[in-house]
This record gives sequence, structure tokens and C-alpha cells, in this order.
Amino acid sequence: MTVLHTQNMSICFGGLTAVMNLNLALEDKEIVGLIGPNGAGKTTAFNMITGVYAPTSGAVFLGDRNISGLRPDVISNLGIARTFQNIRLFRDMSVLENILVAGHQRLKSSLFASVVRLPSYHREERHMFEKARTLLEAVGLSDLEDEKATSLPYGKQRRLEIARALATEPSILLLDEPAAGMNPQESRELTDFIGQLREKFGLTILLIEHHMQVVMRVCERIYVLDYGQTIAEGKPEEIQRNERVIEAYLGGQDNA
Ligand SMILES: Nc1ncnc2c1ncn2[C@@H]1O[C@H](COP(=O)(O)OP(=O)(O)OP(=O)(O)O)[C@@H](O)[C@H]1O
Repeated sequence: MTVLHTQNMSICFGGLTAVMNLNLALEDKEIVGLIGPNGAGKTTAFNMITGVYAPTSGAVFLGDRNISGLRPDVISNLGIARTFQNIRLFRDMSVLENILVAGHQRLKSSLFASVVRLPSYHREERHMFEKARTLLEAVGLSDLEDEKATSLPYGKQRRLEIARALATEPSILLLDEPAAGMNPQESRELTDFIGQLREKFGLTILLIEHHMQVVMRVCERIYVLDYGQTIAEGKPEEIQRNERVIEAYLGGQDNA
């Protein structure tokens, strides 16, 4: 079952077509890679799927619903979450507080209930703490809940960022270069972690990544962009053999 697809999704910035006629489909619980050289249009594709930009032409569908151009918060509420290339944590907050803030959008209590602290709000708040702790346990950060977010080692900050995205209770998770800046040990752990996330949270995952070992190990299917155009789509072994891909991208990478 296709859970998300784009239909000839395109965007122009002035004279530059950053993404042209992208037809990408995610099947339920698939892990799919989106790769390509710098400036190929990968993050821009994420930005259109998550409502940061509206496509200039074409559309994004979540199930049967056309979500093109909806606001990012609306799209997040519909179950699409993302992480960013540069880690975006609340630097001075603890690990637990970072999760609590992210889960806030799922609160049902009214402003009035929270301001006068009605029992219903207390119940919901307690539930929020329980959920945040369950999430931290699931991503292996339980013992660090009181640490300042930025005091964590890099790999753990990435995990926390992913946990923050999960706090919005998504069904689809978009990861933008999660292995960026990681050492080989951390990126091996990340590969396993992404696989576990799908199982634990029943997620469909779309992954932008330059680290080819991570992509080839974790993705079941891969789309390759170059100058905004889709130059290949297929299984990892097909992509590795594809001449156009090798020429455009893999050939220039020493970690391919
Ligand atoms: N808001 C914008 N205004 C103008 N040009 C933009 C804007 N956003 C992206 N671009 C351009 O669109 C193209 C695609 O950029 P994008 O960031 O999507 O590439 P990418 O594949 O994610 O690259 P990288 O791997 O380096 O992150 C680039 O030429 C970029 O300069």
C-alpha cells in the first residue's frame, strides 16, 4: 500500500528548477533512500513534502489526500515528521524537556485547563511524562534524561533529534542526513537503529544520506536525484551498478 507519493512534484526558485517532476512513492513500512550530489534537490524535496515550500507544479499525496502547500504544523499533525541536516535541539533544555516540548502538539487540554491547572490537565501532563520516558527508553537515552541536550555526544544528539520527531507520533519519518558528522562506529549503530525504529514504531522512513554504507545497508529502495532530475530508482544493488549514478555521484565518493 502506498502511504505517500509525489506526482510530478517540481519547484523553481527564480530561474533555477531545484526539483523537476519528482515521482516518488513510499510503500507502508518501507525504508527508502533519497540520494544525489550536493545541490541535487533532496532537502528541497523534503521541504515540499513537509510544507515548508509549496510545489510550483505537481502535488504531494498522503494516502489519497493532496497535502501540497498545507502548513508544516498541519502536515506534522497528519503524521509526517522530519529531522534536519543541522541538529536542532533546545540547547539549554534537558534531554527529557526536549522530548516534552516536541510532544506538546499532541496535547488535548485547552489553554484554560492548563493555566488553571485542572485535574484533567494534570492527568494529561503525567501521561506526557510517561510517554516521553517510554520514548527515551526506546531510543536508548533513558539514563541521560536530566543531561543538558548539548552535553551529549554527537551520535546521541542525533538520536535525541529523532526521538523528538517521534514525539509527534508520526507514521512517516523523513531523516535528513542522520549520519552526517558521525564516526564509523556511530554510523554503524545508526544503521541498526533506523531498522529498529521501523519495527518499534511501525514507521515508513525516507532517508537523505551521503554516507553510502548507511544507505546501502538500510534502504530497500533508492531514488537518485541530480540537478533536480530523477536519474535512477531501484534496489541498492541496482543503484550501485547504474552507470548514470556512478558517473553523477557514486564515482566521486570514496566511501561508495
Ligand atoms: N530557498 C531557496 N532559494 C533559492 N534557491 C534554493 C532555495 N532552496 C534551495 N535552493 C537551491 O536548490 C538547489 C537544491 O538544493 P537542496 O538543498 O535541495 O540540495 P540537496 O540535494 O539537499 O543538497 P545537499 O546534499 O548539499 O544538502 C540548490 O541549487 C540550492 O541552492
